[in-house]
Amino acid sequence: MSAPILEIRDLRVWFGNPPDRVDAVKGVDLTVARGESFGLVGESGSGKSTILRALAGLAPTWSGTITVDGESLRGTRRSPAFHRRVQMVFQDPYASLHPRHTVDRVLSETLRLQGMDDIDRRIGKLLDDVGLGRGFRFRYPHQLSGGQRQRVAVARALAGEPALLLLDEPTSALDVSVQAEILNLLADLRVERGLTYVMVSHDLAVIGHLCQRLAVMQGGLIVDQLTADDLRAGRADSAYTRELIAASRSYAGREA
Ligand SMILES: Nc1ncnc2c1ncn2[C@@H]1O[C@H](COP(=O)(O)OP(=O)(O)OP(=O)(O)O)[C@@H](O)[C@H]1O
Repeated sequence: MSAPILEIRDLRVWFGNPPDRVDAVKGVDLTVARGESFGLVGESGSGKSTILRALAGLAPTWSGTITVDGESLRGTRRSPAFHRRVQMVFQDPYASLHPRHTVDRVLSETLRLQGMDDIDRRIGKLLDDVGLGRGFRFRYPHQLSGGQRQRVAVARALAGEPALLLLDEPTSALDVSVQAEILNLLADLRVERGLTYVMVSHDLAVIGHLCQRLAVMQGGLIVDQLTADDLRAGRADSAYTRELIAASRSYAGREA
């Protein structure tokens, strides 16, 4: 494995105070190599999105260490450099774009915030890179399809030239055919831009499509780590992972 870009040690995330405290992540260790695409799967409520939010500096209370590119995240404060290096793409492109902001405004404001110059040229390039083209530049979100909105959300995440993209169920709000388009776009962008991904999905097929390695979560803990080859072959240490794989295959069988 090449040098790690992300190292997580004994991450614990909780919400609220006793007696109502919820321990969402209960001691997670994870290492992701530069350029790798890493997936987090597991049952609903197992802590997947909470890990992503902690990595993005959005978890209110946590302990342990999170290091990206050698820089340690402290509390919920992110340095401007950390902010540029780590960007997030959310599940729902309908909710994550302001209804009264054009694509141009979304991208130009983000580029300025990230301290970029040459805004015009960069907007055109970002729109080309995400397969939208420049004709979409002055459209509002309601003038875009779900897949096109998610492409804008990806362009916004790429604006500051991050090293690490956090993808929280980036295709689950989309039709199946559009899901595949966005997954292929993400796969191409990773190679072209040398990006690293950490992606959360409840769908093993989606993870298998995009990720080289994955961790399986249950009850706030990682219970298994495997490669995409292991996943395809159905090789897993934990019985829970084998159950997930079997369930995903029987579902795929019903879909076919
Ligand atoms: N803001 C919050 N306040 C209190 N509890 C929360 C909060 N956010 C998440 N939780 C709890 O933390 C646990 C983990 O939630 P999380 O969203 O990380 O799960 P998940 O694995 O991503 O689930 P899903 O696949 O359903 O999105 C759950 O029990 C959830 O109810």
